[in-house]
Amino acid sequence: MVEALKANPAFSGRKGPVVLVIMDGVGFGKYTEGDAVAAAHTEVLDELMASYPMTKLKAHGIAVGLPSDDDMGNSEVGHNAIGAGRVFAQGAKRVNGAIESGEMFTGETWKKLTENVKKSGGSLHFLGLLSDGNVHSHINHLKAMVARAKEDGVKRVRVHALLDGRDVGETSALDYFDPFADYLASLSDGGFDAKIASGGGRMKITMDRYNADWEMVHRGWQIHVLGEGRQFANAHEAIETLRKETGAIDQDLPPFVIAEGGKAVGTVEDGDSFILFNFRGDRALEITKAFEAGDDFSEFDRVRVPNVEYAGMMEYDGDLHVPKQYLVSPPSIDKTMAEYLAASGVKMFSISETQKFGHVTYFFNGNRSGKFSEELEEYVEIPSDRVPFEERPWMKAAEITDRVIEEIEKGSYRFIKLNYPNGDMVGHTGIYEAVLCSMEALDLSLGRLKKAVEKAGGVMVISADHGNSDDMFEHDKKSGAVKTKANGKPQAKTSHSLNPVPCIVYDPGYKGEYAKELRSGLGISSLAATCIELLGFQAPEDYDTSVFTW
Ligand SMILES: O=C(O)[C@@H](CO)OP(=O)(O)O
Ligand SMILES: [Mn+2]
Ligand SMILES: [Mn+2]
Repeated sequence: MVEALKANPAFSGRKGPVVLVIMDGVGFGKYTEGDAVAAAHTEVLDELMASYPMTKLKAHGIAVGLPSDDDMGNSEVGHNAIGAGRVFAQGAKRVNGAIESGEMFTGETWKKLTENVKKSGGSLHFLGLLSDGNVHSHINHLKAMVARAKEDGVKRVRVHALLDGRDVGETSALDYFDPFADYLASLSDGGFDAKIASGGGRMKITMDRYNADWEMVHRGWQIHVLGEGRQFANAHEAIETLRKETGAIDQDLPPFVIAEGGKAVGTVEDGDSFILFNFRGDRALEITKAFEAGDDFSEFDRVRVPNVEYAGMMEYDGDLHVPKQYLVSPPSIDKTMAEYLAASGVKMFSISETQKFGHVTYFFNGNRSGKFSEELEEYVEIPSDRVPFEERPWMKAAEITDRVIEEIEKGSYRFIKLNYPNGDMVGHTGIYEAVLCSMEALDLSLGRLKKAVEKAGGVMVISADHGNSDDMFEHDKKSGAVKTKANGKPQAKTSHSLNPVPCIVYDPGYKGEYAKELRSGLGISSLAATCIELLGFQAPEDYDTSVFTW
């Protein structure tokens, strides 16, 4: 347990609450064309930026603990950094290290899983996102593991591969699947047999999060485990056929099973070993539960539960210790700001809708699902619509705002944090008009919050975890020109951006306590100290500096 925070002698905070607004996926665009944040009609945000202290914060690459500055930010590393006030080497980096040093393969879990199939004669399965997006997974990790499995004497490998199109180009799947199939073929010989066994779009199967739609996991189970689904001779044929039939972009492609002679090549059987090679937890927890839960599992009918040695790439939940076995230890994110505030007796309120609920709770608290204090903390989840978000780009911004305003008026909480998913969830659809609408819905909510904060004598810090809506078109890396499709329209970009995000301090009670000019050159990890100082405390010494000069 951490110690209580020390009071700040220079500033004891304002009368009302400190409200931290995380506009998920809203940054400052590098290009005018495709910057839907700039293009949308957002009077409130524009006025806040023009009239109140503001700075830009880094939200990608090294500033959030990723391997390099070529890595875009994401919600996990973003909320981890905001909540912990410091930057930790993140999953992507830790897995790289464990593979390079060989530590992964000398660890207990790897040995246990490989020995298991050598003894049983079963298959070693890998499941995960097949791309180099580096948000949930990296294809190079998978390749290294398959090669090592062969070296270690495993005879049969089956890969259940999810199409990405959300962290990489929206129809780039064959750029990964084709060379990967060749790679497996090149490793296969008389004594080693490696094949792709099943697949489908990441937003259609398997990778649901926060219990938003268990049917996704059910569909995944049917094809990966039971081998039941539409059959194809290989992944290339499946992807081409399903694209032609449905017009779906990669993340939404229907599931498929690879079969030979009418029989699925990679069902999961007793005695097999199974590795979920995604390192990020939010979308890994449900499928893991389907494998690990006993008879009390009620989310869907699993039909049969194979007796396998199951491991995740990482420990996905540090509170509940899920999964039971994992290959690489996660970063030990400790002493988060919520823990300090709980130790200091500060009442806290956290809210988002389902799609981002775990972001402001689980990710914010360093990938722990529990509370630090039942008494001091309240978590509220507004159920998300189960629709493609381009059909409802306003999402639940209004409902989240209703509840936050209610709490501001009641005055029970000193620290309120909320996440508006619009910029990110709609940004991922790649549909520009919908993103404009999502930004305008968000802006209406900001306007309502602003009034409530002013009336209560509080402070609002408006920021984001990474960019997305600010970069909706693919650009040529060298010339910066917008890439176009055959019909001359801009090629949509569905992934996050590498852009910085705003940090606006809306403090209507400001009396010159800190310099109006906020510090520059900081990352989003500075938001923790920023909020702690606004609450009237001194930030812990090892926290990254706040945006203030007092
Ligand atoms: O949808 C997700 O899983 C990721 C993108 O892979 O987005 P975010 O980091 O914003 O949650
Ligand atoms: Mn996000
Ligand atoms: Mn996202």
